[in-house]
Amino acid sequence: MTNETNYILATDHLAKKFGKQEVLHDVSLKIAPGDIYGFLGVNGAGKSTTMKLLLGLLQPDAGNIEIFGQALNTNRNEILKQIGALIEEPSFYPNLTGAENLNLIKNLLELPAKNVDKVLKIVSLENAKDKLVQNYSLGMKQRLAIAMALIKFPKLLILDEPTNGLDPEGMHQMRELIKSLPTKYGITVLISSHLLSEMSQMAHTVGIIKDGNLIYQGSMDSLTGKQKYFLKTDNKVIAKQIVAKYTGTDILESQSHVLTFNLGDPQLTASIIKALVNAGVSVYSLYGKKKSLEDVFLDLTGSADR
Ligand SMILES: Nc1ncnc2c1ncn2[C@@H]1O[C@H](COP(=O)(O)OP(=O)(O)OP(=O)(O)O)[C@@H](O)[C@H]1O
Repeated sequence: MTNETNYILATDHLAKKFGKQEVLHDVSLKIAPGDIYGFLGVNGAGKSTTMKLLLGLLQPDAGNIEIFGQALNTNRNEILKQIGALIEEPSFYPNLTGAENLNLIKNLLELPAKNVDKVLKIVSLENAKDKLVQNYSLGMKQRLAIAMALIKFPKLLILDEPTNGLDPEGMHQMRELIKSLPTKYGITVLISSHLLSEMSQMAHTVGIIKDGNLIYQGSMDSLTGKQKYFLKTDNKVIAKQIVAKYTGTDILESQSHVLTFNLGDPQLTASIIKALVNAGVSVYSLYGKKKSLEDVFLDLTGSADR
């Protein structure tokens, strides 16, 4: 595999079976340095399995993995030294404080003492560092888990559903923390989630996995770029013909008197209204709404999976 564009992580047609069950069929991720890459899919789509392959915790049946420009199967130890990860439930010593838990890892990895205070600050736990972890809220525990993954200041951070189970405030704090990592510390982030709206507030690039296949990979902006429009008229048949002229086949549905369609260029709405009026059609309303990721997922997969 050649890594022509200097991706920090690139996989090439990864496949993985568990017994007879083919869990991953064809997953080629491309992650650029400094990105927040959102890995989206419903429960069971294959996100955790992919992440375990990236960390060498599982072996692929087919395909290659290249991280930091090196093949994972031949440079595993060297690569893993520069990756921080939170994949399964984090494990802490509940009867120790946050700082004590971090100190244990710092000693194990032979890191400088100052790293503990630095990561406590990044995850906003400086004021709770001397509290026993058993008294931490779920959000604080998740942030401590991120601090553990960050303590070696890795080049790449891999997080499997870190917002799972958090309340809105906890989610907000986690989101702000993750958003700060590439810009402030030069850390690239790969984060998985089944929450599409959550991801749209954080990720610059998105990979969407469904039944073990990557069905979309690209910028978040181009994924949500087209607006969804709703047009209400007194003549749906003519309206549909006119709208089709401007949208091609991008008419999503037509229910009672309302047509729903995608339009890339908002300026075209003026032309559509003019054409409708010229054809004697009464326009009751035409308005656009930026597509949510849920809409996008529906467009891509034809199902309302989230
Ligand atoms: N060790 C294993 N042995 C057998 N089957 C497994 C194993 N790990 C995962 N699977 C199966 O592989 C499929 C994909 O699981 P995976 O955990 O990768 O999905 P996911 O997208 O991360 O979903 P979730 O968010 O629920 O973890 C599921 O059908 C799961 O039951």
